[in-house]
Amino acid sequence: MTAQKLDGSATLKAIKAELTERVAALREQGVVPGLGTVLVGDDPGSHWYVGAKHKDCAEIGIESIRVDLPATSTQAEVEAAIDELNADPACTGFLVQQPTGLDEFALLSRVDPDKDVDGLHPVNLGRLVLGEEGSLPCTPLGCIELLRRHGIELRGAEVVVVGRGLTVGRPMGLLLTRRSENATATLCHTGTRDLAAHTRNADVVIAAAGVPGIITADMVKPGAAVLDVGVSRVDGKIAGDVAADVWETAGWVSPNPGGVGPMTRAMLLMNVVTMAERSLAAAKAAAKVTA
Ligand SMILES: Nc1nc2c(c(=O)[nH]1)N[C@@H](CN(C=O)c1ccc(C(=O)N[C@@H](CCC(=O)O)C(=O)O)cc1)CN2
Repeated sequence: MTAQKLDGSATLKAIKAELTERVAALREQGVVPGLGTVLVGDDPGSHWYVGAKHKDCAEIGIESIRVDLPATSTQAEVEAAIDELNADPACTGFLVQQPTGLDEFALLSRVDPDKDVDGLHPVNLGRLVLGEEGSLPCTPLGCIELLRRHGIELRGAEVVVVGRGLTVGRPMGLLLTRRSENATATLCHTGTRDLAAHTRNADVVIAAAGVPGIITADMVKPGAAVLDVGVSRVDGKIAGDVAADVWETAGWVSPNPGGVGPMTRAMLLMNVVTMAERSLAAAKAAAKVTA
């Protein structure tokens, strides 16, 4: 048996078509969504990701504001760029591409939470813990959307997340256990005594450890869905966390590339549009009160 593909590239395309209509509706009401990015340094991967994000935006009618800073930039210089985007009305949402090599917590905390399209500002992570409305982290959200759009039920499912990083693992557990998802989430990490005992019991495995091939066929329940989030580079090529033999045991696997990466971009676009819609609704409500 060969697993079916959880196709992130095709899903990104479908989401872009849906968002194109929502952006057009916003523009008709005088709101032009604009995505800002702050990129520090010369890392080729980061340049590719930021380039792809702006290309996606152009395809669906979102404006771009790209701020590229040299690798020699100081914390204060990057913070000044963030302050400018916070104050720029043409920028409805922005992100600081990681890694920067600087104090990322300080940079993230400086972004206006209502412009935080990455959903990583402490206020937005706090809103997620409290179950309040806010922007949500793109990669975990993309994993859930990828499963949903392929008809994989999360309600009541045993989901094992491998990795406890701040951008994927930790928020993933919080998203999965919201009432709207109602999954049972187990967060495994380097301190987990018997990783295979957990993954073998899972209906869904989300591998975000950043260790090439850490999930092998013998660790997966036949028919399970396996999402490969890890991105490592081996001999210049992307190497995910999921070994090739998993395709023979699992029911569904997300390829890497072509799986969760494009979904991260899709959810970024979704966040930009949703946040612009929310601020339009808030402006309309405020106008009604003062009328
Ligand atoms: N501020 C942020 N920085 C980083 C994030 C993030 O969500 N916010 N995540 C990653 C990088 N990332 C988004 O920025 C990202 C990763 C992968 C892809 C993608 O589409 N990948 C392609 C393959 C690309 C290639 O060939 O190199 C795929 O998987 O098919 C998009 C965005 C770290 N930084």
